[in-house]
Amino acid sequence: MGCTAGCGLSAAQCAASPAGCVSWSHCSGVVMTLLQVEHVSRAFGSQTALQDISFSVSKGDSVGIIGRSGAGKSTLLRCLNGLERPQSGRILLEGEDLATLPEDRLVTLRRRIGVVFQHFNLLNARTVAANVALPLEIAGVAKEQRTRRVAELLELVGLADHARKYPALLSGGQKQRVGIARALAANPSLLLCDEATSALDPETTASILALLADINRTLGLTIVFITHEMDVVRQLAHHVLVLDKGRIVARGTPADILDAAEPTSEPALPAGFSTIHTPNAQTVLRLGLSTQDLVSQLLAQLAHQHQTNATVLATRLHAHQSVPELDVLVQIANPSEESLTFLKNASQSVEVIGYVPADS
Ligand SMILES: Nc1ncnc2c1ncn2[C@@H]1O[C@H](COP(=O)(O)OP(=O)(O)OP(=O)(O)O)[C@@H](O)[C@H]1O
Repeated sequence: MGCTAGCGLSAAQCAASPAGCVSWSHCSGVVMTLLQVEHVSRAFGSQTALQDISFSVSKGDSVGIIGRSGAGKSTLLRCLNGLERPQSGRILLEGEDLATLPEDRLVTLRRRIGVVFQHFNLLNARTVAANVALPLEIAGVAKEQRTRRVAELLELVGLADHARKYPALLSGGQKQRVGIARALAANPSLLLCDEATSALDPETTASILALLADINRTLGLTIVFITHEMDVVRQLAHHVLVLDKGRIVARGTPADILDAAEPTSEPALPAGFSTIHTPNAQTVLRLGLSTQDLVSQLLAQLAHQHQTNATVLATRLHAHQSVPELDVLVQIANPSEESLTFLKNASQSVEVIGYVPADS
């Protein structure tokens, strides 16, 4: 019998696997959590970057973090890497809290985290092999062992013949392969990828994603990545978190998050709809929201704080600027300036699209 969570192993193998079941839910009670993020918040002055972020990542998982610009993705990744300390909350990597660990122990813990950067961050004065060897030199690994490990890693990323070249002679894709080999050098338990394919053309992107997926599958290495490209999520993620204004607003599998956001037909407009305002007509607004969960919350606040009742006419999910967004058409009688300002602050977008007779 196969693992009911779909991790690809039989139930017995899954139960015996040292990495545990790699599915979000588990079939055998042996899911091993690698990373546990609990109620993390971070602000810069009055600017909130992360607010009450909680999630966990199982060993062997691949988690994509998406969200529009300014949503908090980079801040979250920096917190996961121990470069940024949250003001509250815990970030447990294999049980040790990155948020509160003293600096000297943090440096050691960070060796368990490999990072792949958007712009590769290679040292141009070092050869490919010397770039990959750098984390091992810093960790004090003996030369002979370093040489062996670098050869192994270059083989893994398909650059065995390029060891003595300098970065300037490499293509973008090859540079990123060096970046990946370097990130893997110290045998990390977690690989963080910061827009790893954003600087690459589509063909090279596909080959780098295939390499990362292979590393995730064959080495069982846990990957957390941020991206603004939905294709990257589809190809690499087992699970997705959607951030908006520093909060997690949706989470699930790529199918849960993205397929629901495929364009469908425009929501049907109500009977009697017109773009011309007539006496006693009610206003039809299109609200852009990041998730369905916000609809009832928002309309309850509108009624409570502004004594304004809104009727939902239609909703439609679509992918807007690479992030799933929900269009909600609502009908409101005489919205006040204050209620419109409230909706503008609480939504991604607000647009008056027309009017309907009061009795429709
Ligand atoms: N060092 C900082 N000082 C002040 N504000 C910051 C700092 N870092 C991030 N912020 C603010 O925190 C919020 C989240 O920023 P962050 O860079 O994490 O978002 P992001 O989702 O990664 O955006 P992008 O996709 O554009 O990189 C933004 O409003 C940003 O202006």
